[in-house]
Amino acid sequence: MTDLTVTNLTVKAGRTTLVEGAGFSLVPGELVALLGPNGAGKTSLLRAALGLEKRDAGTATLNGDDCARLSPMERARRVAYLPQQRPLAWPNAVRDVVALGRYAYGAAPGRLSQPDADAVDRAMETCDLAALAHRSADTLSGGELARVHCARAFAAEAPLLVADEPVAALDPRHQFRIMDIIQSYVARGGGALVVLHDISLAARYASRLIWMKDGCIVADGPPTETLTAERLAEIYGVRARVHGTLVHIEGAA
Ligand SMILES: Nc1ncnc2c1ncn2[C@@H]1O[C@H](COP(=O)(O)OP(=O)(O)OP(=O)(O)O)[C@@H](O)[C@H]1O
Repeated sequence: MTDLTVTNLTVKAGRTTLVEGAGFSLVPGELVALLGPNGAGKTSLLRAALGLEKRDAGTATLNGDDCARLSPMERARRVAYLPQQRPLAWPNAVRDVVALGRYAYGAAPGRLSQPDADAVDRAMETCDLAALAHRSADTLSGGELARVHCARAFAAEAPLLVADEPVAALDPRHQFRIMDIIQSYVARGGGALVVLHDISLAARYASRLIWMKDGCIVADGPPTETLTAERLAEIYGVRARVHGTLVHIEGAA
């Protein structure tokens, strides 16, 4: 079983500490939301955890292997990463864009092996893209493009998914749609770590919430244990009412 395990991770940029002493794990079968205000260090934590940026202390392993030492292809076979900064769109057919996700297996659009083609088809089906297969990706709406990005990540058929704000700028229906797709990936045995800014959405879908503030993880546990009005005040500086996993934010504290 693939696991991403991070211990005591510290990331600095010059003299500024972006992440300090962070630890968490991700295993298949769980959908974990990473929460925290803008600038809390979520992206820095994820990138260093995956070995995409240097760390200044701590360890980060995938299946026991140091993430920083994995080749890009080896890493891509173990974890699919959907970055926050995504290309706006490519002027290529949707299916070819999804096929980019087979990079982990050395594939390129236009020369897909049968297993590659099958994996692309499965990812397209999961993300409901069959009708758009031949459309140029730069003609899609934001919601459609978000599904293409997801399908590209899923095409690698990696056991873990790390997605940095996959529902940013989507309307509520499309947010649910993307989260449903991620949830079905988890139900099929994947493990997902997803950065979200919508606390209600996180509480609705995630089995665990990791809360971050000022570069530190301040709580990690199920919504029923970690989602409280006090925590929302501490982390986001807002007044809120919490009933189970329902959240009503009343305003700034
Ligand atoms: N290379 C860098 N040099 C200096 N500061 C940096 C660098 N990279 C990130 N930062 C700063 O570190 C802090 C954390 O950034 P990061 O992108 O990790 O936060 P985030 O929690 O993902 O934020 P958001 O929710 O807005 O995406 C921010 O204040 C950012 O400006």
